[in-house]
Amino acid sequence: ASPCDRPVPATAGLSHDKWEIDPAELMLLEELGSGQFGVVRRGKWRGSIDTAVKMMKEGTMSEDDFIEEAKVMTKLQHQNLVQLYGVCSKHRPIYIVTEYMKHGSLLNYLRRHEATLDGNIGLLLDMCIQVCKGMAYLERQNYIHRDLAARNCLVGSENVVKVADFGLARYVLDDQYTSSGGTKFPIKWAPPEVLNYTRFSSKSDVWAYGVLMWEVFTCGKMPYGRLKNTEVVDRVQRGVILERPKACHKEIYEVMRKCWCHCPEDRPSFRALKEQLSVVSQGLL
Ligand SMILES: CNC(=O)Nc1cc(-c2cccc(-n3cnc4cc(C(C)(C)C)ccc4c3=O)c2C)cn(C)c1=O
Repeated sequence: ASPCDRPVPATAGLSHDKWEIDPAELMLLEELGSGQFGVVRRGKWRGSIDTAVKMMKEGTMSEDDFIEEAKVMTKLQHQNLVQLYGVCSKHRPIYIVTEYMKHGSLLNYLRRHEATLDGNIGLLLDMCIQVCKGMAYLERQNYIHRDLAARNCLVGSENVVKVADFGLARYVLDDQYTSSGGTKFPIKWAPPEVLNYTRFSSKSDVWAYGVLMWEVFTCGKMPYGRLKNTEVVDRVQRGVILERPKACHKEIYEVMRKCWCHCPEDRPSFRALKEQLSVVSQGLL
């Protein structure tokens, strides 16, 4: 669809940068939680548009670099990406204003609804396909997520699933998160080339997507259970992969396994994954 029919807020009154939002037009409501950058609250923009507002805690983000990147990010528009509406960057802390998703993170949704979701292969597969569509769009835009996982996807009404916080990992200042030896580095979602050389690509996003599929089909279990990061690194280097979840058909597990090929070039693209998963989905009907 053309950009003009997207709900991206028009240019703020004062500045002429369409990614700049006037804070006077934001009404901050309840706290939704806190993430890598601090507190996030629900907000109303111009009295009617539901938003989530990240209030960037000082020292958590390289702000100037991010504000520059925000111009690019507001242009990334897809029905399976959480839309960045804009930023309030004329004051501190800066605000990052995005679309609001009423059911919160996919990981919590899977855990809370395990009873109704478990065994509903069609619905679990549909959630995976929605994430794949959002990621295939980012792949086409040569945009790497760098921290794809169920915790970084969000659920809206009618089981809509969208990918959130794509590309933001580049602006985190906490080196416990950014360095692969850090306690917060997402080791369990990282392929060998990221563990060894922090070499991110759309194919490292594909590896993470395979782990996300495993999270979905286990209704939110922790990959590799309670194994320590060092033990997971050892297994991944040796080619040991996650076992097939009981609720997962062999043909769906085959797709996951392809995402975990040791060599990035042997992994399918998100475009190919989308084709393969829709064939499997039709086979289920
Ligand atoms: C009930 N509905 C809701 O709660 N909806 C929503 C909750 C959040 C929310 C709330 C608190 C914290 C975070 N959060 C979590 N992880 C993050 C991870 C990163 C990286 C860089 C580590 C990837 C960056 C920011 C965050 C972040 O802001 C989010 C996304 C965001 N949105 C858009 C909602 O619709």
